[in-house]
Amino acid sequence: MDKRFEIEETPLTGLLLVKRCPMADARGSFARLFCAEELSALGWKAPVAQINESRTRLKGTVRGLHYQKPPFAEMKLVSCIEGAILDVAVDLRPQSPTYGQHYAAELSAENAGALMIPEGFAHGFQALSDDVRMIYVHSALYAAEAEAGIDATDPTLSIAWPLPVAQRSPRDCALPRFSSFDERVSA
Ligand SMILES: Cc1cn([C@H]2C[C@H](O)[C@@H](COP(=O)(O)OP(=O)(O)O[C@H]3O[C@H](C)C(=O)[C@H](O)[C@H]3O)O2)c(=O)[nH]c1=O
Repeated sequence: MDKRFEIEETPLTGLLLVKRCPMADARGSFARLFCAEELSALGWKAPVAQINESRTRLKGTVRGLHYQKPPFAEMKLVSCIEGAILDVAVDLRPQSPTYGQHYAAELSAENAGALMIPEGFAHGFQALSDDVRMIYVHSALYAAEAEAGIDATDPTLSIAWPLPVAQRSPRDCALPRFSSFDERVSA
């Protein structure tokens, strides 16, 4: 099988940096956004439940940090297909030796980067350019009643957002701090 992705492990077990390997020709290029065969070998264990797109107009905007509580905890493959972001995943797995730690990576259309995020992580990003487009592959359906999150600007998390935070949703501004995170709600 021709590999369609370059995989890089991160310091947070199970969290993988996945770079698309576009196949170029005179017309342009073709890249796979998801591959059940290649990614199940790396830990993607569920059928694809939902694929979402988000567009972010303004550089500096922060979305997240979000996760879904069990039984709707989900894996996500988060890809940037337009513009550039700093993507962040926070380990909320109570038994994890890296509990409370985060990993950040610049993802962009240019570097064809994505993060494969296991269950038990909160996810968010900051737009580093205007007009960012993200594609999310989810292993669980959206469940509003299971939606939860942590304040992306919580100093306890020490996330070094590269730009001044230009815009957040009212919901994200009201998210609780990590100190009030209830371990019983993560996978
Ligand atoms: C996630 C989701 C949301 N929605 C509705 C709920 C809201 O009415 C609207 C926008 O949702 P939200 O403000 O949660 O969108 P983001 O702030 O971009 O959140 C997303 O981006 C962060 C960084 C993530 O990691 C999550 O995948 C996801 O929560 O779409 C749906 O209808 N289906 C869905 O699957």
